[in-house]
Amino acid sequence: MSAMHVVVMGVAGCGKSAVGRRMAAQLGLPLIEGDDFHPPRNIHKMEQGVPLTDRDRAGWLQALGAKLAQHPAGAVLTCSALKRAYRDTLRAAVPELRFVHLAITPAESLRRVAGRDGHFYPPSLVASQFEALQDPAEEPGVLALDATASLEELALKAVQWLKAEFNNA
Ligand SMILES: Nc1ncnc2c1ncn2[C@@H]1O[C@H](COP(=O)(O)OP(=O)(O)OP(=O)(O)O)[C@@H](O)[C@H]1O
Ligand SMILES: O=C(O)[C@H](O)[C@@H](O)[C@H](O)[C@H](O)CO
Repeated sequence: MSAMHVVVMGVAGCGKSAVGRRMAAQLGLPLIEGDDFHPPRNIHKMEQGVPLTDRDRAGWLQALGAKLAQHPAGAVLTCSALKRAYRDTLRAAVPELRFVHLAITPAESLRRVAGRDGHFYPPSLVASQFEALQDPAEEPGVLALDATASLEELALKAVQWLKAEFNNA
């Protein structure tokens, strides 16, 4: 099987972790949880209800690119990757990088984030995620899915698409 690197992206609450976990299991690839690599400063900012800036995210994105490159056989990365420049930073780290965008409305994102217990991310920051989001639809190597489908369906569609993209169907 050829190397398969994929980022599961989107705003807070879109299901990156839940879908990414299923995809990694089905593909037999390691899962890299992007949120685990935010420096403590970034987590503290978000907990305080302050949106991250490009500068806050720059080192984190570099670290995530390096993490992807540490898995030459492939990996699934969960990362918000909200802006084109952020995605390009990740693309520069590994060739043939694909993105699965879990697209969601602000209302549904807010509902999910508000209903999530024990997570550092506050509902007050959801609006800022949509302000930052640059839709990746026109970029190459991107699959957009309606994030309100079932987790099983989302993972299945993403895995089928990736296998076709990498000629492993
Ligand atoms: N397709 C879905 N159908 C129903 N519930 C979902 C779906 N996707 C995610 N959820 C639920 O919504 C909440 C947010 O999901 P999750 O934490 O995976 O999103 P995320 O914010 O993108 O990930 P993370 O913040 O951990 O990077 C969780 O409670 C999850 O179980
Ligand atoms: O770039 C960002 O603003 C962050 O990565 C957020 O998207 C959150 O960490 C995540 O989604 C938590 O739910």
